[in-house]
Amino acid sequence: MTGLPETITACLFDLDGVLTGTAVLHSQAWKRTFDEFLRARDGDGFQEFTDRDYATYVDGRPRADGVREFLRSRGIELPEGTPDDPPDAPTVNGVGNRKNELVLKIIDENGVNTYPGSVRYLEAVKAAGLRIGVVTSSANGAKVLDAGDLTKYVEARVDGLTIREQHLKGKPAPDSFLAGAAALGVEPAHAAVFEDAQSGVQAGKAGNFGYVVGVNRADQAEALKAHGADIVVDDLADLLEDR
Ligand SMILES: O=P(O)(O)OC[C@H]1O[C@@H](O)[C@H](O)[C@@H](O)[C@@H]1O
Repeated sequence: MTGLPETITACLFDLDGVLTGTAVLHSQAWKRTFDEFLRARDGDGFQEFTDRDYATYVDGRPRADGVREFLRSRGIELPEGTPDDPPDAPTVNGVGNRKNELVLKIIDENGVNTYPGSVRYLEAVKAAGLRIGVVTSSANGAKVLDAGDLTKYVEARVDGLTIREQHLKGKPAPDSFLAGAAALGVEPAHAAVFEDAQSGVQAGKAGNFGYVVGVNRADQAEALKAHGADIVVDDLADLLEDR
């Protein structure tokens, strides 16, 4: 019915790019932020932030981790700062908060769209009596769930704020998914992870979850498999028998 092994009793969904179309919005806001940062630093001949940079260093990771990992890949180190740094602070957190201003503006102006196949899948999972959790690195998780009218499905949420407060390691470490399974009271072996990011499927694999579903939104099916997905689908509805 849900296309999952019979041993699975809970589903842990990533949010941006799995349930909602907000992954695109994040990647565009990161590109604008990093390109402006690099132009200010290196002048007009700067080396642009690419889709590959996003997939490798930023996608799926908590905000500050994404900034740190990408800048490190370019040999740049900034002071860490703190999460409440202003957006113009020359720190890892400042750069991240600059990007967050853009994201919040776009969400406020345009709202959040959900994938119809994902909503159908949530309904099917609920009807099948499986537990539902959302595990996202985004500190905007609650806002995005509300804007997409998805909060009603979610029994447990681990988001970027939880990760910060509980000092969890971000994806690709398995900690946030393990916290999601614990919040639902299920063993990782009985939970399925749904992820569109390479770092996310890697986290599912590292946590020995019962099933890791890669969701291919950015033409990276092979990379999702290589990072630990048991199966890769283009849309969650592909898992339903009556699609
Ligand atoms: O900056 P936020 O909203 O806390 O989100 C952190 C990360 O959350 C993830 O869900 C996205 O895949 C990343 O692109 C994003 O950077």
